[in-house]
Amino acid sequence: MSRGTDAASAVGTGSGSDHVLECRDVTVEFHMDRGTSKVLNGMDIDIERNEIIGIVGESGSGKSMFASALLDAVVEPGVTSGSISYRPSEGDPVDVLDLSTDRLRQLRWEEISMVFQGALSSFNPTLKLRGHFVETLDAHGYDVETGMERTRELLADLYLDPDRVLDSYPHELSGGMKQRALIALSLVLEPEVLVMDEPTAALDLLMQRSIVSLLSDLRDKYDLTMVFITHDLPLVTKLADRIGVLYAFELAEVGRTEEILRSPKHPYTRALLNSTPDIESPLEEMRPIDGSAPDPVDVPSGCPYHERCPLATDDCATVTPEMEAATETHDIACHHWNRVDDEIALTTEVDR
Ligand SMILES: Nc1ncnc2c1ncn2[C@@H]1O[C@H](COP(=O)(O)OP(=O)(O)OP(=O)(O)O)[C@@H](O)[C@H]1O
Ligand code: NI
Repeated sequence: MSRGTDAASAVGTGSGSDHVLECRDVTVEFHMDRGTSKVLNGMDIDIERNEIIGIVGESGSGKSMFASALLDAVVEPGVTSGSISYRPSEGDPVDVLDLSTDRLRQLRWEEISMVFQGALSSFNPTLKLRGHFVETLDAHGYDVETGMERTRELLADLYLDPDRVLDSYPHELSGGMKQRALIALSLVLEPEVLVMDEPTAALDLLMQRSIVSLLSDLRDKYDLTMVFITHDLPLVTKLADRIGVLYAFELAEVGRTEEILRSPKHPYTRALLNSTPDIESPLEEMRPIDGSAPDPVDVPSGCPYHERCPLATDDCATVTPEMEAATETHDIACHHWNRVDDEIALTTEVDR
């Protein structure tokens, strides 16, 4: 069941109305021998121009599917449906899921750019970094000389030595340097939106923190909108203006980062926060969530979280919860969100 198109239901949105992306009922399905696998189910979310939105969830919750859907780049034979309206700062809105092959090729990189999960290994090992930038500029018909000037500036913004990096082969750079070079590469065609899927997963804690603060500077300098996808809730709270929580291929809750941290209203978000291995908090305080993430071929009926939820009632097993607004900027898909404060203690404090 999808909660997508009901006009009365709330849509995950910030307080503003300048949306660079409007996702409605975005769904991804794979038709497989053992049944239809719905790996993203009716995502309704608006992304504000110039915001940094974090999308978090357990492994297998649909984060990468959402990221790929934003560029209509879900792998074959996945089928993406719904609509994703991209509203550039200049020009007419387009539906990303409805573009010709040529227009889509232009949109990717030039308007919505993506750092794919595990992309560190996607560098061509026989090509120096300079070659990667030149090829990208060339393939999109950009002036290479101007583009390489921008490249140098971007590399410097990311605290890299442009000459040294451009003259290196990928294997000559550390993981942190490669990841920053990849971010520079994804920005070289001046996109409006940068989608990053687990961009820091392979890096040590110090490098993760430093990339996160660089991203924040880049957003300000280049007027970017960023979608930051991660399983690392404490990390994304350092960066994001808003956070969306995915559970079982659906949006469970979305709100301003402060709202999600200080006053999470979905029982799952609360469990996630309470289980967060924050380096600042003592080990006894971590509470892993009981049960396991649903199989996309066999998602529980009603609220997909009901089997693991301490607040579940009979309704939860049969009636899919619509998104409800707790505040103008905070939406929750739960029948019992207003019981959460009284019944599930928040034990974790995540520093910002
Ligand atoms: N090519 C595919 N065909 C069918 N199902 C797939 C395919 N790729 C992924 N899936 C399934 O889609 C669901 C969502 O996967 P997705 O990669 O979006 O999760 P994720 O939240 O990004 O997880 P992770 O944190 O591990 O990256 C999972 O159940 C996964 O097994
Ligand atoms: Ni993923």
